[in-house]
Amino acid sequence: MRPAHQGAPGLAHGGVLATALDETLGSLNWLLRTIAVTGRLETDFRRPVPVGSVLHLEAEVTAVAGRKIYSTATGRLGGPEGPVAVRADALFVEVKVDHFIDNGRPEEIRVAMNDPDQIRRARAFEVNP
Ligand SMILES: CCCCCCCC/C=C\CCCCCCCC(=O)SCCNC(=O)CCNC(=O)[C@H](O)C(C)(C)COP(=O)(O)OP(=O)(O)OC[C@H]1O[C@@H](n2cnc3c(N)ncnc32)[C@H](O)[C@@H]1OP(=O)(O)O
Repeated sequence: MRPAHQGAPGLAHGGVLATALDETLGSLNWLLRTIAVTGRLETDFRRPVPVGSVLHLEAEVTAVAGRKIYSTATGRLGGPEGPVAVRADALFVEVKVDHFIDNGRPEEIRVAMNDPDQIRRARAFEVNP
């Protein structure tokens, strides 16, 4: 946790912690080779997280039902054996690439389409789902 992540003096902001949990959970969808967006994110803040501390994040998929992916994440202070500071339960919903094309701003969509890495990633889903 860096000074830029501060909310209350010397402590990480809850929204930043929720973002870290969301990002960790979201990366599970890459492993599933599924394009999905966060539908629901329920966060428990169990201990304050000091600026300057290391938050060790871990996440796992707990169930998949049709387009719905249920997952859970835990953030521990200091390392993998540290006390639990934050945790979250999430529901991600699988979407088509069109979700971003239809809803995103045209400028950023154009930039993404001109980024060879982005196209390779999107095509990988289409070719090898
Ligand atoms: C060449 C191409 C170049 C283009 C580049 C693109 C490449 C992209 C590649 C990779 C991108 C990776 C992306 C990372 C994303 C990062 C993570 C975020 O920040 S996500 C942002 C925050 N989240 C949102 O903005 C979601 C906003 N919400 C929605 O869009 C919709 O509500 C959505 C898609 C979540 C669901 O809408 P529906 O119309 O598709 O489907 P319905 O029928 O409503 O829901 C499906 C099932 O899920 C349940 N559900 C949905 N939301 C729920 C909720 N909040 N709680 C409980 N259940 C929920 C429903 O009850 C339904 O369940 P039942 O099938 O009936 O059993």
